[in-house]
Amino acid sequence: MSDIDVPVESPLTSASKLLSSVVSQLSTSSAPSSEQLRQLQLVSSLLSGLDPYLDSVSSPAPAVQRPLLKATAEHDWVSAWSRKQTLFQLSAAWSAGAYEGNFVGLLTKLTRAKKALEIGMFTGTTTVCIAQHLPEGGKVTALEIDPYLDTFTRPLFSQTGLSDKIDVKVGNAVHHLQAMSQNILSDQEAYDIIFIDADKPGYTTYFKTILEKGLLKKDGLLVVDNTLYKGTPWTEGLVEEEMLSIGKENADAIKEFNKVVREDKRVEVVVLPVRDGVSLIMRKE
Ligand SMILES: C[S@@+](CC[C@H](N)C(=O)[O-])C[C@H]1O[C@@H](n2cnc3c(N)ncnc32)[C@H](O)[C@@H]1O
Repeated sequence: MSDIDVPVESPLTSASKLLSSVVSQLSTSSAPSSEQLRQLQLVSSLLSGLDPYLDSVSSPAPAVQRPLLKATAEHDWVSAWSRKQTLFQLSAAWSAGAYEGNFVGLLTKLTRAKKALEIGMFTGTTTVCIAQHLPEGGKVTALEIDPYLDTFTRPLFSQTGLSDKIDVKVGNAVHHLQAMSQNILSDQEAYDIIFIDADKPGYTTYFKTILEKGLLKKDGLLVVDNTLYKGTPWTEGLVEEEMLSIGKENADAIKEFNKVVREDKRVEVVVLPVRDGVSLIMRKE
């Protein structure tokens, strides 16, 4: 909290208060009491129930996203990886899903975006949420390093009737951003909204390239996923917890990214606790 802010009250603060109470009680007793166990169960319910509750009271997956979600969930990613068809060991969990797809779709609509860019497409479940809110003649360019995913999504995009609004560019996003910036000669040609959701160690480079090469319009919106990376930016020791399988390189990259963004005077940023953290960054100048 900064010196001019107000106290926060959220599901996480409720969980935190209960947990502090249990921790202080446990530090003076040899075994958990029924009261301590009850409070621990409440904490567990607060933490594990939030995301399913948000899903249950938010709009369901839009019709255009359903075939992509289904194909993503049903695909045998393990076999594709063992046959060396994919660049990474992909899994359905890499999709941002319905809730976040709707969130990015809504932002596309609210900003009245005509030109959108997604860095890290995976199976296109968010790409279609963006595309469906673009006006006639609007386009979302989706950058994806794995050619397997281009082949995977092509017939699905066609099934949704949104192919004309989607332009997939296969290859390393850094190279594409450099090349695409050559075609942006004025602010008019820049993107209205950009969604970054690719390799975490690349985030700072994507951010700097986007601003330095003028890829985002003035007052344009940059949406960045996973900026609270599993809680690692503010909780030491999570990376060492084997059961959590958290990569140190990703955790360090996100911590550094958040610092870089906060210190950059060209932007305004609000980091939201949406799923694994979503930063909304607006270009001011
Ligand atoms: C978390 S997934 C993206 C999920 C997707 N945006 C969604 O909303 O469902 C990350 C994707 O970034 C891609 N990726 C990783 N490194 C990349 C790079 N250097 N350039 C472009 N894409 C990359 C991966 O292949 C993967 O498909």
